[in-house]
Amino acid sequence: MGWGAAALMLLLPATMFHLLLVARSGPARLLGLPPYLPGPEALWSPWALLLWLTWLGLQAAFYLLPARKMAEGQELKDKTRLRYPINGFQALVLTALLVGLGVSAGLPLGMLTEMLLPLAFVATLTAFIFSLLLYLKALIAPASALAPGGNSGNPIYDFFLGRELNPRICSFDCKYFCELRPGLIGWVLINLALLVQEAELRGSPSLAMWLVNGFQLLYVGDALWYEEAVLTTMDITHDGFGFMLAFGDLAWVPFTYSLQAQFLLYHPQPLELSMASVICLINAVGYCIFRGANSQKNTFRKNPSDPRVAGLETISTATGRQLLVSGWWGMVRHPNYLGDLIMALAWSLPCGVSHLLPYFYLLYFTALLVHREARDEQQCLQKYGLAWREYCRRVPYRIVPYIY
Ligand SMILES: NC(=O)C1=CN([C@@H]2O[C@H](COP(=O)(O)OP(=O)(O)OC[C@H]3O[C@@H](n4cnc5c(N)ncnc54)[C@H](OP(=O)(O)O)[C@@H]3O)[C@@H](O)[C@H]2O)C=CC1
Ligand SMILES: CC(C)=CCC[C@@H](C)[C@H]1CC=C2C3=C(CC[C@@]21C)[C@@]1(C)CC[C@H](O)C(C)(C)[C@@H]1CC3
Repeated sequence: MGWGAAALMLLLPATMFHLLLVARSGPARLLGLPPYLPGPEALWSPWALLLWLTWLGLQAAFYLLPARKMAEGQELKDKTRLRYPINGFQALVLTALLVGLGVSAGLPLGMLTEMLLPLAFVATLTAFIFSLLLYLKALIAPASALAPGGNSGNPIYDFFLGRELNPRICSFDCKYFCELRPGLIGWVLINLALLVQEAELRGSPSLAMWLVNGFQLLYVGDALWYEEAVLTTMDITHDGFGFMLAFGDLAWVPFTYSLQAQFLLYHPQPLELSMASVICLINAVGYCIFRGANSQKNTFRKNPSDPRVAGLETISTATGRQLLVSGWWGMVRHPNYLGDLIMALAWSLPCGVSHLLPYFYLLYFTALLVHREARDEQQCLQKYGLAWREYCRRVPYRIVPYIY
């Protein structure tokens, strides 16, 4: 158990650095060796540290600004509910305004692309230090504040999965903040810097770069617009906050999810308008399924008699909650994952089919969602018992109709 966690703690950062190095190399081989191993001078930069800490501070300040709404989380073990500010979209807009002001005042945004390696390094370092502090904090937390997993007694495993469910400093919720702000907004900022750098190098950004930037901005904008929905995901309601999520949120998301744009900067790809239109259509289909499914479930969970969902067929469960068996949730058991995967395909297609590297996200994401689906299935079976079995009988496919 501890060995597996230790191996992942080495493997995940190593994979991220591998991807960053390979994306800028000529052959860009996902499975090949990196072109060189970076020395300390390529990884460490005090400027990168300063920039990273400023970024975290700025996002934390935006988080603390008055919110348009305070939302309540799920009921906790001690029957209380935490309150969360809903101002993530506001943070995105304020960041965009600040960056826009900076660029018009001559800020060389494209230079950020030269700092990706040292930035990824300080983000990883921060994730390690942060997880260590979280682990220590959990030692004095009451038992009711601990997550169901991550408390095995094996320190490495617990450090990796995270012991405390909702670590907070006063009202500042560390996990909720990290899940949506610095990493997701950082991802679109890195994409934008890559677009600006491409324009500086080649006169204008390529169509492929526009598409990747547009699609991923839509995804991040959507996540922040529907921020409240993250409160019902298993990351918030079930998983502890440890190295896996801290590294995932702070380093993995911004530096590997921007891989397609990184690839395009160093490997420009021609893209015809007709092909671009097909790719936009694929993204639109994926987005409609993803958003339609997530909104349908959220509306239903909030108010089952809402006219938008009241006509849907349901199964009653012993808990008093119901399960949808028609609409999106009658097509497969995880229609939102299907939509997300279709979008992931649309993000890679602008990079052409000559390299496997830009498809890394699609491959990794498929593995993540298949594993996540199995975990969710297990939890739902525990929660709903026979009613869940009935749902599986009526909706036999998990993610892809007639295939899986
Ligand atoms: N880009 C990325 O890296 C990642 C993106 N995601 C995305 O995040 C989103 C949220 O995913 P996730 O939190 O995993 O899971 P879901 O949003 O799919 O939530 C699963 C929960 O939904 C409820 N549910 C399941 N079936 C039904 C039904 N038929 N009727 C009503 N409720 C049902 C159950 O909870 P209950 O009954 O308690 O309400 C179940 O535990 C997804 O769109 C996913 O694609 C996720 C991970 C990574
Ligand atoms: C390999 C590794 C380090 C894995 C850690 C997993 C995390 C990267 C992901 C776990 C769940 C996530 C979610 C999103 C981003 C990736 C992580 C943190 C998410 C914020 C992306 C945007 C979506 O709209 C979302 C808000 C539904 C989603 C929530 C889950």
